[in-house]
Amino acid sequence: MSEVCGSSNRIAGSSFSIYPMSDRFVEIIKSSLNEVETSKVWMKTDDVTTTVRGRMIHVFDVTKAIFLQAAKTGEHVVFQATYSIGCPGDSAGDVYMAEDNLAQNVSTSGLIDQEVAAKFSLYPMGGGNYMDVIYSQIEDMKKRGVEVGEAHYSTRLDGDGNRVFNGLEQVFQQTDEQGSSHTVMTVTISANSPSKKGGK
Ligand SMILES: Cc1ncc(C[n+]2csc(CCO)c2C)c(N)n1
Repeated sequence: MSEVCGSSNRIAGSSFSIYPMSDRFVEIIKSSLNEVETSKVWMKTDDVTTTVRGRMIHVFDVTKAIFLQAAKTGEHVVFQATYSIGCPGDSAGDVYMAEDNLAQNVSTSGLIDQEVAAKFSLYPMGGGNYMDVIYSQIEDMKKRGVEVGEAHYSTRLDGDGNRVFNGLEQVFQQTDEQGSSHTVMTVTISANSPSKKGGK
């Protein structure tokens, strides 16, 4: 068991949903899922969520690209995701671990200039000093060009959508590399909200 969990061949995954606050929600969800290059991840969409599984780099590349495509419509869109890495893998997903390290949607996503407001919670499991891991990741996030704010049960992030996603990917990757045997991270991101920042 620990051989599989501790190997460098660790499959990552995300279960995520996008919620466009628009009469056009079906079209926005379907077209953002279709417009993104997803051949390097295992992917399944149902009536509640979409699940992607594969190498961490591609899981973040694909989820970032789908959210930014939906946000690009200008509609108020919310993205909710649970990211996980650790046991167990499965043969259908493990096939995708042979993919290379070239993210397929970076250039398209990089062109999308989108301000976002977000919150995330990190759950490093099985690694020992979990509060130290969380606090050090929050400190590192402050160096990544994103505004970081305190909140109960989560940490608030404000800034450019690409920077927020890239920062979250680094949080997740570093937590994994620092020895957490199973890590979960929940993320909520909002774009184009008519509400004022912080609810004022
Ligand atoms: C990323 C993502 N995947 C699936 C759903 C669930 N969903 C709700 S409405 C709709 C379109 C009509 O079938 C779908 C697929 C979601 N919201 N976001």
